[in-house]
Amino acid sequence: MSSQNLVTVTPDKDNDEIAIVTMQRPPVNSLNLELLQALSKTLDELSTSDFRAMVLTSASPTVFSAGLDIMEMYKPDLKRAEQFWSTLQDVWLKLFESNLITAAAINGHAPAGGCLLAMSCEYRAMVSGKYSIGLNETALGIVAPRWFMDCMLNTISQREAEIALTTGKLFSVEEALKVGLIDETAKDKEDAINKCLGFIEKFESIPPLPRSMTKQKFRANGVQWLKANKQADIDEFVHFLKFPQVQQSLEMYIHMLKSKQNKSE
Ligand SMILES: CCCCC/C=C\C/C=C\CC/C=C/CC(=O)SCCNC(=O)CCNC(=O)[C@H](O)C(C)(C)COP(=O)(O)OP(=O)(O)OC[C@H]1O[C@@H](n2cnc3c(N)ncnc32)[C@H](O)[C@@H]1OP(=O)(O)O
Repeated sequence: MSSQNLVTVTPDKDNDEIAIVTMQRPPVNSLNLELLQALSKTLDELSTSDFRAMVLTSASPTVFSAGLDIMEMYKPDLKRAEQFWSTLQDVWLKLFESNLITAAAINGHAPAGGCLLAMSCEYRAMVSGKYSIGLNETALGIVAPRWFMDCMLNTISQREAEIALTTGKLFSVEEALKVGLIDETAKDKEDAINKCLGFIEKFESIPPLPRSMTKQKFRANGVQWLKANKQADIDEFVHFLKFPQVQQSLEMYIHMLKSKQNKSE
């Protein structure tokens, strides 16, 4: 699939000021460099368009996004790994600070980087079912970057975030609702999108500029560190990838993901 098709933007059928932004990188929307570049370009285009709001969702029937593509980290080309991490940083900053009203219709699993994308939006509706959402990095033997943590702190309480991050917790839909990681549950993707549209409607009579400036002021603390430390953060990521133990863990994790599939066949 060409990178142009990895993300589609369609106006909502009843309101052409609202963009439905759909990630479609089968099977699980894992965030590789090309999907991140497509998201980054989309966010740039939306920022200068007539759209005033966006709903982020996925074309997969069961996965919102499986997070970062493990293959970008396993035996990486280091130049590409730098570009990968830098693009992830850009996507996060553009989405987290977007002038648009942003909502996520989470129509399936959203671990790690998938959870980051959802948390970067202002509102989350998640389809009920046996899905999970959370920053599970410690359970994988890695540490979530500081800005992933800051993003979670913008969503749930410091105490809930500390426990979730240290335990690498993947929340069920009900648990996520209880702690405020999601705002509402939905019966299916259409219902999740409708709930996002309901959230967006709240701003009908609010002038866009003071709205987005207020949002950005609220979010300024979270982005400050990354803006001041972008290159150091990239260097740390690339340095981490060079450790033989990290590569060994990745190999085992990839093996586990593949054998999980074989078992269910
Ligand atoms: C793990 C150690 C990482 C070490 C990193 C090193 C340095 C990094 C330093 C800092 C970075 C920290 C930030 C990390 C954030 C992240 O996002 S890491 C990624 C975390 N994501 C996950 O752990 C999710 C893994 N996937 C799943 O749990 C399940 O796939 C799912 C999302 C719940 C869906 O399940 P389902 O049953 O529907 O699908 P399958 O599991 O059968 O998967 C289908 C297919 O897709 C492949 N795949 C799944 N997830 C990923 C992924 N994240 N990257 C790449 N590929 C993925 C899976 O292997 C199957 O492939 P196939 O067998 O070839 O069909």
